[in-house]
Amino acid sequence: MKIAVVGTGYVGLVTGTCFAETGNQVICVDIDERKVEKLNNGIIPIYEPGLDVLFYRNVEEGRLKFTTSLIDGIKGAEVIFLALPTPPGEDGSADLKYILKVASDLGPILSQYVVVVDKSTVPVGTAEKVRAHIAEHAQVEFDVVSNPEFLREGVAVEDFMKPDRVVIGTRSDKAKSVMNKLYAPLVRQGNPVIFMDERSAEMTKYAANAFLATKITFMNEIANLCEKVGANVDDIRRGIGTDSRIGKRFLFAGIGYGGSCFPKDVQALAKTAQEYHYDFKVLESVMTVNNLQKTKLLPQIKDYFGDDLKGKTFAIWGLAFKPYTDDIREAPALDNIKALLAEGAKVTAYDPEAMDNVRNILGTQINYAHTQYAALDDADALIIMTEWPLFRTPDFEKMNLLLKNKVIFDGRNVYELETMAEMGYTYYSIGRQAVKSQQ
Ligand SMILES: NC(=O)C1=CN([C@@H]2O[C@H](COP(=O)(O)OP(=O)(O)OC[C@H]3O[C@@H](n4cnc5c(N)ncnc54)[C@H](O)[C@@H]3O)[C@@H](O)[C@H]2O)C=CC1
Ligand SMILES: O=C(O)[C@H]1O[C@H](OP(=O)(O)OP(=O)(O)OC[C@H]2O[C@@H](n3ccc(=O)[nH]c3=O)[C@H](O)[C@@H]2O)[C@H](O)[C@@H](O)[C@@H]1O
Repeated sequence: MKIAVVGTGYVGLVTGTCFAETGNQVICVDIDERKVEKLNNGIIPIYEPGLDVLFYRNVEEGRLKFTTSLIDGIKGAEVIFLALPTPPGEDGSADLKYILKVASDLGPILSQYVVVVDKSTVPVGTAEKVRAHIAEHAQVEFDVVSNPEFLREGVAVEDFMKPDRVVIGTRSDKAKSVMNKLYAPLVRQGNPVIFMDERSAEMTKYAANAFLATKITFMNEIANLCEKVGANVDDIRRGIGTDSRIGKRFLFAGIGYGGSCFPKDVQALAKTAQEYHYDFKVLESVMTVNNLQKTKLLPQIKDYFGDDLKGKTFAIWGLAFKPYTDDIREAPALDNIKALLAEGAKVTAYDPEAMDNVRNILGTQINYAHTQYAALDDADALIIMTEWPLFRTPDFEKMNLLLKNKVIFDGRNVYELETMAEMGYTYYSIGRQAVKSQQ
């Protein structure tokens, strides 16, 4: 099948590459000339494990191409994916200007029946708006389908190639059969393609992200209570996660959810509720709790060092909003760095992938270390913000020589309390009792 993907960001690039891998002829379109030039020169602009192998194979075999020209990109395409940004507008609702601009541009240049697919996360009613914008100048028949994407950064290729489910919102039989044919190679595992109307598909995406954000936030509140009552949130997680009605995943307490999607999508769903005069109380609480959770370690740091952090140096391990990505959008590490700098403290940070992105934002306000150990040199304490596997089993002997104090503040519960106590560390984590060692 011939496919065009408009918007070659995270989702567009993964969508295009994976559909090329299943034998389709794919052209990705982006207005960012530098990005397209990079892609045409074989440079992948994002860090995503496993994407490179598929990308190079499909580029080499001529199934995956890139262009800045919408009219060239969509020529002969049976399906056009819109994988465009939907950032929060000033009032928190999803800003549809990118999607609707492309929809308007598409109208006059369509030359045969095509299925236009909303891959972006868009509020209820967007498919109708996209249809109206295209229809204004279209001379041919077309369908607009809502096909939200559920991939996670860091495991995006696996999520796309072996989806738990594919949600397709359309009432057109013609579009249904095109989408069925396209997804057939990806749902061989027996996982379902779920058809519904466009509005329900749009809502399904927000419900999924908001539910997962709520699940995490619930555990973060349980963690906060555990600290007060003397319980261990990791035991609670194991204790409830084994109940198949609850499930083991997305129960890890920490310093809050971040990333380019949960924060924006929870906010956008809350905005939709407001527009429809529905008081969605749970969502409002999720947002409030998550904002507080992000800088939860600060009082613990002050508990140890006292209120005055001026001149103290903190080593930070992990900047990305989660492991296996260089993405720092809404990363809790940034909130913590800003809070520490505001207190007059100094920060030396290390992350395996995200340092360039942080450097672009914070510049020389913090120091950047070449290795996790270099970050510890002369630091007063270590703070863990992202649970990269590299940080799980470090050389504690080496750490002891570098750190001024044997004290760790862990926002991701990377270490066992017993291990920390045995090694004589003072160790603060989330939802567990602090280990306070005499040094
Ligand atoms: N990043 C993720 O993990 C996931 C994102 N989503 C959703 O997918 C959508 C896209 O997200 P990302 O890929 O992260 O965005 P992104 O910001 O990484 O990429 C969007 C791309 O669209 C391009 N673009 C903007 N206007 C354009 C135009 N007129 N013509 C052609 N290209 C244009 C930009 O240059 C950029 O390369 C959002 O709605 C997001 O919520 C859904 C699931 C996962
Ligand atoms: O709409 C999107 O863009 C995507 O958003 C999330 O994917 P992603 O943002 O890549 O990352 P997640 O793995 O979901 O993690 C999000 C945040 O929650 C945090 N988290 C996750 C799980 C957990 O148990 N605890 C926890 O604090 C992570 O540290 C991270 O900050 C969803 O998981 C995807 O299904 C969805 O497609």
